[in-house]
Amino acid sequence: MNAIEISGLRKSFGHKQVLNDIDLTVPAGSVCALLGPNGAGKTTAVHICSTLLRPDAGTVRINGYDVVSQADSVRGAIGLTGQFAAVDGLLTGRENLQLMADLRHLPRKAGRARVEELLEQFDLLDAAAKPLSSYSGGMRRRLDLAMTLVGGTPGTGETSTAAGTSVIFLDEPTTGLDPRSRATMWDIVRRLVDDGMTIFLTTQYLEEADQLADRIAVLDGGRIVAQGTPTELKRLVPGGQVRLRFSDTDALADARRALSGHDLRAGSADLTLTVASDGSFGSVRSIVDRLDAAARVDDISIATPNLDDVFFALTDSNSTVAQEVSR
Ligand SMILES: Nc1ncnc2c1ncn2[C@@H]1O[C@H](COP(=O)(O)OP(=O)(O)OP(=O)(O)O)[C@@H](O)[C@H]1O
Repeated sequence: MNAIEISGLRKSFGHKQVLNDIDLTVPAGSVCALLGPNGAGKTTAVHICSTLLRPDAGTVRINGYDVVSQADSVRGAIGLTGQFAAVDGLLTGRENLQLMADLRHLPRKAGRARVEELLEQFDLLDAAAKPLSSYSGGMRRRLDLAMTLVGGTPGTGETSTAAGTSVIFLDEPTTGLDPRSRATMWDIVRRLVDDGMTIFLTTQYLEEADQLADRIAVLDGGRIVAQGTPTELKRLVPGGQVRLRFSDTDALADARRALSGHDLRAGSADLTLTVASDGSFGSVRSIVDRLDAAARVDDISIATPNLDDVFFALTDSNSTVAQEVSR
């Protein structure tokens, strides 16, 4: 079953068309990352999916519910981070969560149990009695995500029943966080997926999409310009390289001669050379064989395209990959 089904979605602000005929499906229990440059329309898409904005055309269904005609059912099924930015800084983390449990009309005892469970799940027990104003950015982000889940039924697995939150929208969940806080957030996201949640996240960190997402959709100029698994997207971009480093210019010149006929480029540092290669064993061996007798190599490394390469290739209108994909 699909948790999110977006079909023919369009949205303009004034004369500016922000989303232009978007189709996207996200299977239940998976993680989809929406990537795009600044202003691509990621937040707009998230706001439409979470009923905060109305689409101009097209349909969006969450767990089968239409975001326009069945908005209340959609709201009951989703969590959206970022919406509790105005939580009370004088209250403690525990009190903020308790406030949310009261707002959601959880019975007193069940509410308390849920709050403690979330504090533990989100690594906030030590800070639970401290005022929110003393929290770091990472702790605030975790509390924010915990607050979206207060309404769910306690106990792992049950949070993903139709009665509770089962689809979570994370709009740039780790922007501005240090690497350790980011890794903690990634662990939390993985645990939520293990519990059966569907995650739709926007991010400007390609590594985050690579780490977390089952599928990635790249949004550019109002359209989805490519989508697939991280591996499928990386295959769109040629550009594997064997990088060679030499101890002196003679060795470098010898290597250039030995590898004539290969696609060679000067490396980023002096005395380095990159050779185009698909990274396969055969390709690397042919390079090594040619160098073996001809030149002394100090260091060799193999680099395959990463998501950064894909992203830049797809969102640069001059790139041949972008032109081929949009055809
Ligand atoms: N309420 C609004 N009124 C007018 N224009 C808007 C409104 N909301 C967004 N926009 C415009 O729509 C475009 C897409 O904005 P959006 O915030 O969805 O992009 P984004 O991909 O999330 O960008 P970022 O990565 O910078 O957060 C931008 O050009 C923005 O200025």
